[in-house]
Order: sequence, then structure tokens, then C-alpha cells
Amino acid sequence: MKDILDAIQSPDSTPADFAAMPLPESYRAITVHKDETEMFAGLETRDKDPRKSIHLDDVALPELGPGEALVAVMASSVNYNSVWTSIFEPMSTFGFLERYGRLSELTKRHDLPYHIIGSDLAGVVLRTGPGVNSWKPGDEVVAHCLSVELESSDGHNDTMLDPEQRIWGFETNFGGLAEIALVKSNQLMPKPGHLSWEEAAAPGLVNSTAYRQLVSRNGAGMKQGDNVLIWGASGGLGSYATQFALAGGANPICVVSSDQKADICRAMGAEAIIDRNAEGYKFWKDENNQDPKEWKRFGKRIRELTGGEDVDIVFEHPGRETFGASVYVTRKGGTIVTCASTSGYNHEYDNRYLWMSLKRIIGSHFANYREAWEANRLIAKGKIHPTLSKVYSLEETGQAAYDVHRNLHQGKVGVLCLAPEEGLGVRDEEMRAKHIDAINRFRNI
Ligand SMILES: C/C=C/C(=O)SCCNC(=O)CCNC(=O)[C@H](O)C(C)(C)COP(=O)(O)OP(=O)(O)OC[C@H]1O[C@@H](n2cnc3c(N)ncnc32)[C@H](O)[C@@H]1OP(=O)(O)O
Ligand SMILES: NC(=O)C1=CN([C@@H]2O[C@H](COP(=O)(O)OP(=O)(O)OC[C@H]3O[C@@H](n4cnc5c(N)ncnc54)[C@H](OP(=O)(O)O)[C@@H]3O)[C@@H](O)[C@H]2O)C=CC1
Repeated sequence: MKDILDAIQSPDSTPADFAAMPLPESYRAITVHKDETEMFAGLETRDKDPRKSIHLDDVALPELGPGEALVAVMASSVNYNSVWTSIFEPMSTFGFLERYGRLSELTKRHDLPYHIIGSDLAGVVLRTGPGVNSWKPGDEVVAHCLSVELESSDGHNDTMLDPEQRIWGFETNFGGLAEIALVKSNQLMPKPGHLSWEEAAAPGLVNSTAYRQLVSRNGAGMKQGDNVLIWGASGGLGSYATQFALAGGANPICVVSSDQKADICRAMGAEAIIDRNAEGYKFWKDENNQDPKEWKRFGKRIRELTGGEDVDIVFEHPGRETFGASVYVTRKGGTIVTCASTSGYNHEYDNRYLWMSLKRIIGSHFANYREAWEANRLIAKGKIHPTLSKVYSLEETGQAAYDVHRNLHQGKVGVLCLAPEEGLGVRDEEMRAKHIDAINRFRNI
């Protein structure tokens, strides 16, 4: 592994050097274990502690198949899907690996008693499999997390519709929180040159998701002037949704839960901010009953901030706790676009406010290759910036996932894999200097 790292850090290394370099038989990786899936049985979601289920193991290097690449991972990031994996909710991810393993001889590799997790990476291609022409050893890359087989016609208009669509490092094995990762070559994209490894690894999953959900015609298709209500506006998804709204000439109404988070949104350029904690919204009277008066109070607050307008789009992901309010406050003919249900997946809303006001609910999930590419291109052009706040070592991944689970973090949390320290991998200092304040906006808050 040291030789690989030396080669990555040497400006003289050539593609041939990487191609000739022997690969290790094993590498260090963040895993959860199949024999521990019941370890949190009976506990409340909040009390399930990722620090107990997340391990750092030596694992065997997987065989490289056609259309695939092995990548030396310099840095990765923590996504909420790794929190779900680590608390075995809503179901154990080993079921996904077993199902994938039944597909073919090659996919059997994924069905193991350990799951190497992680759905982001920035690193360097080490090897490519047969049929890979667009990428070669030595290429500096980031990877998006869409894994598709594309053998069915269903996925050929929009790859997210492939029946064998999976999220890499969540529904497949050999993810990015590791020293080496196995990806399909059509997950690879150029690493933005003005960013360090850990900065480049931070946006991937959430940036692509927010792009499809908010900007793409497959999602809400946001346009100039739209009022966009963004839940968790300084969190993983929300910090990119806020930037897309601002960059696209829309008007984000940012919901956050503290002064500090409100300040972050202001620093991004947002003006309309609601602190849900300070204003004390309680959309549920008890476990089974919502309080429409609270929806109305929330809607009035939005109108105050917009000069009397309702929102064209709600960027939804908290789910059960907020969904009734989200449907209520949406403008006539507006769109609620949802990609998650962090607080519970059985949503309740008053359907009269949907049909009588001709609103639409759109389901959105990750992004197809083109959408992920467009989202990455905006990062590479310095139009959208990473929202990296804190960086952990691979050994500390459990703590990093704990922070995200307990909502103790801001923006994105990074993890150094092979990178020995922060700040390495920058190739375009001039462009970096131009954007340095925006790149550092979330750091160490
Ligand atoms: C990029 C990052 C993203 C995120 O962070 S997202 C957040 C994290 N992700 C999640 O929380 C999602 C986790 N996944 C799940 O909870 C489950 O994954 C799903 C609920 C999405 C699906 O459940 P399942 O049981 O895996 O799938 P089924 O489709 O219900 O398949 C079970 C059997 O039911 C059959 N079936 C499906 N649809 C129908 C139908 N309409 N009529 C009759 N049968 C149906 C199937 O074929 C299959 O059958 P057979 O077991 O024999 O293969
Ligand atoms: N389908 C897909 O493709 C994707 C789905 N996801 C899912 O989206 C969800 C969010 O992910 P991500 O943004 O990365 O997570 P983060 O934890 O980084 O951000 C979520 C933010 O939502 C806010 N929030 C949390 N709970 C509530 C609540 N009960 N009511 C209102 N606001 C709440 C918090 O902000 P504050 O406290 O400031 O209000 C928090 O910062 C997760 O469930 C994840 O699995 C994520 C990416 C892709």
C-alpha cells in the first residue's frame, strides 16, 4: 500500500507505473458484520450506536471483472446510508448483498459475511477490467454511487429505472470507506483539480441526489424565481440544494435547527431562514395526530419571508415528521419532491390539500450517470462548492457516523482513507485561490 501511496504522491508517476504496480492481497476497510445484525434489537433508533457496529478490518482484494475498476481511495465521506447500514435499519443490508449475489457468477463476490460500506470516493485508478476504454491506471477520479447492469430495456431512458439499479457501498459490497474500492467504470468521473482529496470526496452522493431532485427534469425541474423550501438546509443534501437554488436564480427558504446553522445558510447567500427549533414547530400533537394549526403557523412564516408567496417546491427528506406540513405549505400546482424519510417512512398528509390544489408529489432517488456528471461538472467549474466541515481518519469512521446519526455535524463529514493528511491532491492552485472562501465555508464549525 505504501508503494501505491508513494506513486500517487509523486508528480513523476506515469499510467504505466500504476499499471505495473503489484496490488496487495488485502487492504483496510470499514465493515459491518453479518453475525451482528441483531446487536441493537429492542433499542430505539436513536440509541443504536454506529461506533459499536462499525469495524476496521483487513479484507481480501476482490477479483476485477469486466467493465470494472479498482481504485486507490484517498478519501471518502460519511453518508446517511452508511448510518442506516450501521444500525441495520430499515433492514440489514446483507439481504441486498445476498440478492445481488444470486444474479450471476460475478456478482456472487458481493455476498460476503462482511459489508464494506461507503458511497463516495476520491482517488486514483489502479486497474481496469476488460472492456474499459475511457479510464486508465493513474487517472484521478471521483466515483458516483449508481451501480446498474443495464441488461433490461427499462433502464435505457433513465438508468435509475434499471431493475438491477443499486447504490454502490449500500446495496453492493466493496464500497468507498476503504483503502481500495471496486466500482463499475461508468461510476467514474474526473476529480475536480482545485479540490483536495477529502473536499473532492464530499459532494458526490448528496450533490448528485440534490441535482436530480431539485434541478433535473426527472425531479422538480426548478426554474428562476421559484420559492424552494429546503429542509435541513445546512445538512448533507440541503447544503447542495441551497446552493443549486441560489445559483439557479431561485429563492431558497432554508429550514435549520440552530443559530449556527442559520449563519451557515446566510454565508451561502440565503436570506429567508426558519429556525425550526427557535420557532418551536410541533407538527404532531402526539404519535398519531398532526396539528394543522402548526402547518398554518409554518405557512404564515413562509409568507412573511417571501412577501406573501407560497412555495413552488418543497425539498423533502425528513419524512413523517414534516411531510404533512410540506404538502400543506406548497403552492397551488406546486411540487413536493422527496428522496427520503429520516424520521419515519409512513407519511401522513391531508390529501384534500394535494388534489384540490393540484399539487404533485415526486419520488426521487440518487441520479443517473448524466445527472451525476452534470452535478460534478458544476463542482469542477467552481459554481457549486463542497460543504465539508470536519474530517476523520479511517479508524474514527464509527465516531463520524455517530455524529451524522445524532445530527451533531454540519454539511458533510469527510474520512481520510489512504491520504496521510488533509489538503493533498490539489492540482489547480489558481482556481482554488479564487474559490477558497466558499470551499472553506463549512470548515471546523
Ligand atoms: C443514494 C443514497 C440513498 C439513501 O440514503 S436512501 C435511504 C436508505 N435506503 C432505504 O432506507 C431503503 C432501504 N430498502 C428498503 O427498505 C427495501 O429495499 C424496499 C422497501 C425499498 C423494498 O423492499 P424489498 O422487500 O426489498 O422489495 P420488494 O420489491 O417488496 O420485493 C419483495 C418481493 O415482492 C415482490 N414484489 C414487488 N412488487 C410487487 C408487486 N407489485 N406485486 C407483487 N409482488 C411484488 C418482488 O418481486 C419480490 O419477490 P421475490 O422475493 O420473490 O424476489
Ligand atoms: N434517495 C437518495 O438518493 C438519498 C437519500 N438520502 C437520505 O436523505 C436523508 C438526509 O440525508 P442527508 O441530508 O445526507 O443527512 P444530514 O443528516 O446531513 O442532513 C439532514 C438534515 O435534515 C434535518 N432534519 C433531520 N431530522 C429532521 C426532522 N425530524 N425534521 C426536520 N428536519 C430534520 C437536519 O437539519 P436541522 O437539524 O438543521 O433542521 C439535518 O441536518 C437521509 O435519510 C438519507 O438516507 C440521502 C442522500 C440520497
